[in-house]
Amino acid sequence: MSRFGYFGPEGTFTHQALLTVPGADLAELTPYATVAGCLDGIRSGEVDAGLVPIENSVEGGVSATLDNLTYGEPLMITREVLLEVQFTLFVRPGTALTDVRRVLTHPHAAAQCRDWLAAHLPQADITTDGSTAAAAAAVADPDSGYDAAVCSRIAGELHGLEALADGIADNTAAVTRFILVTRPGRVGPATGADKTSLVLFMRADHSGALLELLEQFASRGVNLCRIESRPTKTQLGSYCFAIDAEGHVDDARMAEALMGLHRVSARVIFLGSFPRADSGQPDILAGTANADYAAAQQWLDRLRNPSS
Ligand SMILES: O=C(O)C(=O)Cc1ccccc1
Repeated sequence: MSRFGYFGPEGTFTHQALLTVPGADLAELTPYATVAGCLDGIRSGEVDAGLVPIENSVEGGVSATLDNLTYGEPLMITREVLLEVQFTLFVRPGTALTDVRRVLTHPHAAAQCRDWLAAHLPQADITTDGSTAAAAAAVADPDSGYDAAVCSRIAGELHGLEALADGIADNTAAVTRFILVTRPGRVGPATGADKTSLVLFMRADHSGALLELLEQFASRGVNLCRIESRPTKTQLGSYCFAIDAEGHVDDARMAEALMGLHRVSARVIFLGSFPRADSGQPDILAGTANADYAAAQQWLDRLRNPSS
């Protein structure tokens, strides 16, 4: 039986996303109170894989996840999961909206409900900590000092809370992307609709340095689906680039781009190639298919050795 960890406790959006992963229903599920705890649980072998949030269509990247994958001991992404998140304001039964003074939730939930909270609870103090489900658990305890939680319906109901307002996100179409992470190992097979995640460090800061990295993808017809700069934590103004590119390390154009990046970067962190959750097929430009690279290699081999 597999052992899956997740950013918990029970009832988080991450937990709900994990339940959509094939095999999760038969696996032993272990909640971790923090993203770092979950990733360390994978590293130590406490669990075989773990699901953590990585980005949201409204709020952007989850720095705790990105930075841990970049600066922590190596891990590999094997799958991504998309979940449309809906937020509800939950209180202890009997609490009215006018009684709500202190709200607790996850930072991304607070950010996604910022306008609603400002309009409907202008007097309330919003605290962000832990997860949305941990916030619901805290609110269920009358001694916690919190009157309301912004969380999922599942989390609120799990803790016997009462919903005061549903669908309170400022953008109701928000989607969160989660990643399933394992210890590094053999990359899964290419499916034809894959993504490769990388973190790139520039060799030196000079004009065109970022262009030099991006050119490695562009010249091989590799489309990017995400690029995010994160501080390298060495000095102000120094950044690395977290990139998701369309394709698999077994695709010739991706392999060539990776070799190019290896030549021109200070460091390339390969975080894995995995199937795209949206199954989006890449647009393969003329001359960049596996067969085109194989034909070019054969041609070169014959130039070098006509009898080959
Ligand atoms: O706190 C949770 O429930 C999580 O899983 C993290 C999160 C928070 C807000 C939106 C999506 C994921």
